[in-house]
Amino acid sequence: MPFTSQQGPLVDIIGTLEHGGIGLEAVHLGNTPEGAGIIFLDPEASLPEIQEALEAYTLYADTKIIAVALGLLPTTTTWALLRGGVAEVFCWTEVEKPVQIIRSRLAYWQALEEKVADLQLRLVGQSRCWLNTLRQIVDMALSDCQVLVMGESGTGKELVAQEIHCLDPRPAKRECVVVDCTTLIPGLSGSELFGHEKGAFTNAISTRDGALALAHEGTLFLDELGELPLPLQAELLRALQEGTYKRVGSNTWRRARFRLVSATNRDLLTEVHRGTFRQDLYYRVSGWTCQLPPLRERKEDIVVLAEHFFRQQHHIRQPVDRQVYDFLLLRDYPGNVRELQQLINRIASKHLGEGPITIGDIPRSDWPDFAHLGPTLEGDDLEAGIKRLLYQGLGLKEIKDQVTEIAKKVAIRHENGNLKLAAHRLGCSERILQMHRRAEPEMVKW
Ligand SMILES: Nc1ncnc2c1ncn2[C@@H]1O[C@H](COP(=O)(O)OP(=O)(O)OP(=O)(O)O)[C@@H](O)[C@H]1O
Repeated sequence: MPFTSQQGPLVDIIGTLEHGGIGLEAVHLGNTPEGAGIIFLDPEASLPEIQEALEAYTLYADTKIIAVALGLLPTTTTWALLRGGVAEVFCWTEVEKPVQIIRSRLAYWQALEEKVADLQLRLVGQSRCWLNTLRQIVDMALSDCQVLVMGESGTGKELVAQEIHCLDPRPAKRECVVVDCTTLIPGLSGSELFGHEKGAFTNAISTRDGALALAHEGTLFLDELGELPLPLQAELLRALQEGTYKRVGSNTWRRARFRLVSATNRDLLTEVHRGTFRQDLYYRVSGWTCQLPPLRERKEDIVVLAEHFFRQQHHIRQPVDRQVYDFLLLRDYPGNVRELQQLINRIASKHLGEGPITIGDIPRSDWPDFAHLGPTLEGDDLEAGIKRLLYQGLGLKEIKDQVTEIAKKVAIRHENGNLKLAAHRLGCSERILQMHRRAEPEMVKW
């Protein structure tokens, strides 16, 4: 386990840790350490000093870090550490068994990472933001909290709900019952949720169990919870609070015990303020909330998701041309992973026979909008800018250099600083952009 020392000799503490079976290895910033990290903090160190050390470390390592203070830390510093990515902060002299604390955290994190690695086989993605989401999903699943999964359409909410159910450690847990709230009709007074007695309404030709009964000792997954009609929200709240419900047309109270997982692509708090979603129900269902990132915030995952879909769903193992990946990376996905999945389906069905997948396999309806390329390049802004450069006495080479630098800057900014994606977009090597980063020239103002 690597550590970074914030202050002089820590021989006693290091000796105690090693004696307690925790192997330590010094980290030189710039290396990529493995395992969890410990940062020893001198409480006298200034906050900027601590933050600088932390930033340098978290830049290289995607690992859990425990900050061990050698004296009491101000609360502001503790918060700053947590915001900076530290997973645990405590003061060595203030806790009874520091070695046990560290050992138990390490054991938990190791088990967590194993579960995350398994989850990644189905909830595909490798970006840092996705890995953090997976860690949160495992934490939530192992707790007994009600979970609210939020995210735009197609980000994987239903898939996540199913995985939470699979990871749930309840002994003898039963199945996961899915209810799509968009299909619930208030006129039937929640028969879908609560069941009904024979003759309770027209077409109720026999007694039927509802989703709550079917989910007993299992998981009830309410998809699109934001669409639940207000009258049914009141009835659901009652059932959640009391753990009892009545079938439609019955006077008998029945018990149902289940874990509730809900999903929505709406901002439920805004709906609460609008009066379209009950505040008490919101707090009841959101024991733990999990916000799934849209695909545009995890573009690094596009290639790995595409490979997954080619392989898993189409059994295509042929190589995929770089140009196809360029095309996939430059496109927008308002429908998120679902949209990418459907695009891969179209490409896979057009791909015939042997050989790599090429841009020729991309259906014409998915081609970029070439019609708009011309006017953009001849646009007024560009012309006006070049005129100004000419007026400043610049020649063709200088103008070309200036435009090139602006293109690099715009592409890097557009890709939120991700040089790899910016390089894809520009069709140049990442190295060229790294050089740009190092020696960002003074730009002529447009
Ligand atoms: N990380 C992922 N790895 C593999 N497949 C994924 C991933 N995320 C989503 N998918 C796939 O994308 C499709 C859409 O996922 P899902 O139905 O779970 O999204 P959703 O957020 O519930 O969408 P909606 O809000 O429209 O119901 C599914 O086919 C799912 O298998």
